[in-house]
Amino acid sequence: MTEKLVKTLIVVPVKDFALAKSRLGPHLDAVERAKVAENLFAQTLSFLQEVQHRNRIAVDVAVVTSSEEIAERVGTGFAHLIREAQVAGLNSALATAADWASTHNYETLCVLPADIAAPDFEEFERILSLGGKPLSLTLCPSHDYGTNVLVVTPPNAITFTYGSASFLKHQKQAAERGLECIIAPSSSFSRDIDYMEDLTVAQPMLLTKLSERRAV
Ligand SMILES: Nc1nc2c(ncn2[C@@H]2O[C@H](COP(=O)(O)OP(=O)(O)OP(=O)(O)O)[C@@H](O)[C@H]2O)c(=O)[nH]1
Ligand SMILES: C[C@H](OP(=O)(O)O)C(=O)O
Repeated sequence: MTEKLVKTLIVVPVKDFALAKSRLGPHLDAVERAKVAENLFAQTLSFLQEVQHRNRIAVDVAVVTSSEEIAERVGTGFAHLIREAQVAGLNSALATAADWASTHNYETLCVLPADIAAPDFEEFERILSLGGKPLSLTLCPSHDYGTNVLVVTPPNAITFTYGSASFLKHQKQAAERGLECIIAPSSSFSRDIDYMEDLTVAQPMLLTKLSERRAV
């Protein structure tokens, strides 16, 4: 059997659940915030496993984290584990992932945060298929000018600048570095879970689960 050539690595950055989702702080306690982060991570991994099973685009999956708990979970699953070189935030973790991808001969890196509210298969495959051209950056913006999907070829062609209005910063960088920049808006990838409103609008079931826990 000939092996399918895999040239794209999808990396999911994940922070320690106990430290995540601080912007939900005014409404949820620490245990609830960790539960939200854990549920979203599980949803993201199931989504990517299904992307692999659908087999329309050959991809490998990796998780970059500094958390031992998350590392243990990944260790028993289908994704590669990339350890953060140092605990220095999301951009540093992704720089480590890009180095790992280059070292392991991936031509393209796709960054998918673990907090997308409602990822859709067709939309994701469309975004991936737009990416992957030599020297290119494909960006799917969030509704508030964040970057919810990023596809870069080669993996180390940019310096990640996640944070406030990162979609605009990534776009600017593509222009400065002479990369072809493809903008791929997608309604299903436009919302990540940052604030309570995002949970209310996009993950009402999760909110119900949390209030059931409160009622016990
Ligand atoms: N590996 C790694 N992942 C991170 C780090 N910071 C954030 N992430 C992940 O990046 C994605 C987007 O996270 P953010 O929305 O910036 O942060 P968050 O912790 O989920 O939420 P806030 O605390 O409200 O900012 C999520 O999958 C996070 O788990 C980091 O320092 N290292
Ligand atoms: C990481 C950041 O996302 P936020 O969670 O702040 O929308 C971004 O998209 O650059």
